[in-house]
Amino acid sequence: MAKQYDVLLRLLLLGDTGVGKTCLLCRFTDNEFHSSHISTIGVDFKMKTLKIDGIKVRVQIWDTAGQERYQTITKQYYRRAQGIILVYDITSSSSFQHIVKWASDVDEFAPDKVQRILVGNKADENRSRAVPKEQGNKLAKNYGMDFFETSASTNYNINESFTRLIELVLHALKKDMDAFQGFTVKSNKYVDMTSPDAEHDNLDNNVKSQKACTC
Ligand SMILES: Nc1nc2c(ncn2[C@@H]2O[C@H](COP(=O)(O)OP(=O)(O)OP(=O)(O)O)[C@@H](O)[C@H]2O)c(=O)[nH]1
Repeated sequence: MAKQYDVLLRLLLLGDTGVGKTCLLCRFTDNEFHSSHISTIGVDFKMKTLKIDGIKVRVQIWDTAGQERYQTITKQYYRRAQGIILVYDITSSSSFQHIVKWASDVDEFAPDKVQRILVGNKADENRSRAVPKEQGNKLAKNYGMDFFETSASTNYNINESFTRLIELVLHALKKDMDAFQGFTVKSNKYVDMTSPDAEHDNLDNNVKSQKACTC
């Protein structure tokens, strides 16, 4: 059967509990938002297919639990990520301060070439803002990351941030493939380097969340 996409990518959402990772994912994949907070247990994932620069991209996005007690499980997922969204909540200074810790975990457990962006979520809560936008910008700049303030609630900058990360991953992938003899870019399309079962491998063995898009 013909493949339904040209390339399969894996992205990961990281950040403190309650910053809105699940809501960002639900908004991006299903255009849904729920106001309740049901903590993710371990990890969960959602898929979305989109077209970028004429390339049909299937993205597998892993949503991780922010709670400390799941860190052993969630760290196992860093290794296979090609793109990571580090999320803090603009109304929570501590979630912003902890980005340093999340970024250092990424350095330790994710592949060297992983692409990262920084997201300050809950931008709709400007009245309760604890982290000025400039601070987010500055931190992102220090890490060499792109920065977005988003709101899963109002759908602000959701497509923009996810799409930017996907573009960065595609760009890095293309660079790798161009540099690596034997893998050529045919007809201006990206060759899928993942196995046919890549969407499904590992899933059975992994702890999956009991939370189904009920942010
Ligand atoms: N005002 C506002 N609230 C949001 C936004 N995004 C998420 N929330 C709320 O924040 C709470 C936590 O959202 P979740 O998406 O469950 O947080 P999480 O980061 O996945 O949390 P863990 O699974 O525990 O790691 C929920 O009550 C959401 O409704 C947003 O953009 N604006």
